[in-house]
Amino acid sequence: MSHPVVGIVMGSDSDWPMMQPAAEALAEFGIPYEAHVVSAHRTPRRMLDYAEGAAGRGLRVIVAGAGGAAHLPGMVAAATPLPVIGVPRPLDRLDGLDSLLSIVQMPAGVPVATVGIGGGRNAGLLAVRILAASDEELRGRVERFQADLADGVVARDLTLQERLVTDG
Ligand SMILES: Nc1c(C(=O)O)ncn1[C@@H]1O[C@H](COP(=O)(O)O)[C@@H](O)[C@H]1O
Repeated sequence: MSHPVVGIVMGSDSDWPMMQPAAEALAEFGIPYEAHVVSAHRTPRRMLDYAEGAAGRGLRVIVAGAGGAAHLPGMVAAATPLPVIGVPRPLDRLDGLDSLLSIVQMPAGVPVATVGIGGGRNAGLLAVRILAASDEELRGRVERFQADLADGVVARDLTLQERLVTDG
């Protein structure tokens, strides 16, 4: 695999099922990525080392997912100049509202682009769009992806119309 340009980090390996769709979205667009467990709470020095070294290692976007007291995305954003996308994980208690609020309401000056609760796939797609802003070829592929999405909606509408006729 060529040099990773997106860093996926998560507070625990138990977050991987939520973050895997981000990795899959990146893979769909052929974007090289890396994925690591890095916790602000459990491994604060490792988290700082990762965030401080990320840009120098060639990463251009970081996707950070965590649950509960989800301080990882904000702390990573505090220690890197790279754009950080936060993914709130729904845990059994509070359904992810705690994760969302821990990530989304950052103090001015330290932005985290927060996707919806459990929104790993959208986080990956947003990372693709950030890279595509300065890459015309990739932007073309994002446009084709959007056109395919739209075609899918039209096809589903056709199916619905046929069912309505059949069901009378
Ligand atoms: N929110 C954080 C941070 C952090 O923000 O630094 N580190 C771990 N965690 C979260 O704890 C949850 C439970 O973790 P375990 O499954 O390991 O007990 C995970 O969702 C993780 O992201």
